[in-house]
Amino acid sequence: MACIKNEGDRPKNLMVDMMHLFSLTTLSLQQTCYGYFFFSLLVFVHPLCGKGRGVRNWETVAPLFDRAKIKTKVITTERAGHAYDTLSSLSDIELKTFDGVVAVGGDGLFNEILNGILSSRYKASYPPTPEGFGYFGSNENCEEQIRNGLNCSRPTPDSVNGIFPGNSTKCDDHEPLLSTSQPTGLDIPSLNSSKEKSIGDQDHLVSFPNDWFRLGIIPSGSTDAIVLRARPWLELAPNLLRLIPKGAVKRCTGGMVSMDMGAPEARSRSSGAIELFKPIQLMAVTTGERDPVTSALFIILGRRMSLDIAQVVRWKSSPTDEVLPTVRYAASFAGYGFYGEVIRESENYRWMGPARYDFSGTMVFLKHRSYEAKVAFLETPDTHSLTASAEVDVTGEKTVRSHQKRPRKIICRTNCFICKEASTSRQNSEDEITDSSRTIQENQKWVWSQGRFLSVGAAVISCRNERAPDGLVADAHLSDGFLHLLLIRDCPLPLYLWHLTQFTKKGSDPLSFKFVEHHKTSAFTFISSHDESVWNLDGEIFRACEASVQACKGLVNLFASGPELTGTSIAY
Ligand SMILES: Nc1ncnc2c1ncn2[C@@H]1O[C@H](COP(=O)(O)OP(=O)(O)OP(=O)(O)O)[C@@H](O)[C@H]1O
Repeated sequence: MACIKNEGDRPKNLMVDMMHLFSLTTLSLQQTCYGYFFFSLLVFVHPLCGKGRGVRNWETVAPLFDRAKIKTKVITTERAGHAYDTLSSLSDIELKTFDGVVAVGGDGLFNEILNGILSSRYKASYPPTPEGFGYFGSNENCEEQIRNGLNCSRPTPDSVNGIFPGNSTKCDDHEPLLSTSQPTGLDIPSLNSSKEKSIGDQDHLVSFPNDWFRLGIIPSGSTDAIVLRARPWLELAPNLLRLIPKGAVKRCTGGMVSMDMGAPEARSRSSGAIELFKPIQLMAVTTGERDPVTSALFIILGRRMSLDIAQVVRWKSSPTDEVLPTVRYAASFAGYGFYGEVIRESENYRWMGPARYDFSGTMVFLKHRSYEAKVAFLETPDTHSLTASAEVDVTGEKTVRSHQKRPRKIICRTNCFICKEASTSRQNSEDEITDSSRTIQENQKWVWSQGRFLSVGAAVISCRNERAPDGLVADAHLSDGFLHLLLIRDCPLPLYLWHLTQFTKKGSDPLSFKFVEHHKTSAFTFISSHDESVWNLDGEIFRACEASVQACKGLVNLFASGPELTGTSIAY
């Protein structure tokens, strides 16, 4: 017990404290019974994250790992891209000496680790694309070539690495995952990667998904190091709302909002209540806590839960570029428009520190830019559109117009039966799943949506946190194999603000606005002719004007057990 210091950082939460107590007892037992058993972890510590919190947090939790006799190989990152380089260049034999990789940092470091591990090891096909999309034909060719033994459609290490400027034909200066040829800093004397090649044994290959390898986070990012980077300016929201003419916003029935220059409620509703969205800290969603000690205990206890990952394939960076498929993975969120602009803008103000997000967020919000784009998403009978209304028919394939009553929301939590069902179906049809991404099943169809969007976002998980208590999508599940596509159509700025502020209120329904489309889908394709199209993948910049995204069901395992939520798991 004495090894848990830093009491001040721990949440004042009885359940968590009890868990600590229980876990320490288990630790002692583990020591007594399995003193000679070694669990081995590769740990990356980001020394600069959260104003140095990474190092402090690791110093706090390291004694727990020692006490549990868990072997740790610790690498303190020296630059952006260090963790990615290390993991992508690690041989599978070397990777197999570890039971998992732990990030002591923010979402940025975790995303780097995720990409470093999956880049050359996940061998699935690219996401499916709709008929009429430029690369549809090439998919067909690839199917043909797969049958002939030429596996052209699958991302190869080269094509995957193409996303990283060091390996790409085109340098993308602002993308943070800089692959360099600098030494990785990993020294595992007992292993020799050249041996692996000569052995050539399939048993040594690490592929995903698998049952044993796990990723962990000891959350240490800056308080603002959250995926959407959209939060702090909304603290200014009360002031912004005051700019709106008195009574400009009137609430209509059904949660819809319309402009009415006579209603007095706008100001009274806004006062003090609008402190929006500091969405997504992965840990907050997967364990319910952002406490380093709690996270360390989840790791030590060997908790495991699987997590869907979004595979994002960029076909083109800008409309004039050549097609060069490049792949990235995101664990929580991929967003375009507002979301991408905020992090791009914030790069210009790095010298401000975390305050840059306040500043750039405000600037981007006030610019109120919208983007012409086309989005096609896969709709199945199980993933009917959850949108309140979407009026624009574009291609004639199908108009989204779903006024049906929104279904009950079933919230994901520990031992979630929806995720369990998905996991069982995955295990039953592992082979099928591998290639199902390319095969459009009979009951699936592509639905197009086109127009001017303020943002296009895909939430893999709920993205819940202390400021957005229900997250972006309250009923998103951690491993059900679906993405939640959010299309925010151009609308007057006050309405957009009103929509955003709904995220701060538990039990509100921010997705019920007329200008919001919400689709649960397994894959979508995005096309924009905008020259400087920027995505935000887990808080990292990714340039893409044409991209396809798919949910990879349960692709990785986390040291976590799902959110321990209080209250009902069904929301209405
Ligand atoms: N030693 C390092 N020096 C500089 N950058 C690093 C280093 N190690 C990792 N990085 C990069 O820093 C970025 C941010 O990391 P992370 O999200 O973990 O921390 P953070 O404090 O939350 O950062 P931010 O507030 O900038 O988001 C990541 O893209 C990561 O690749």
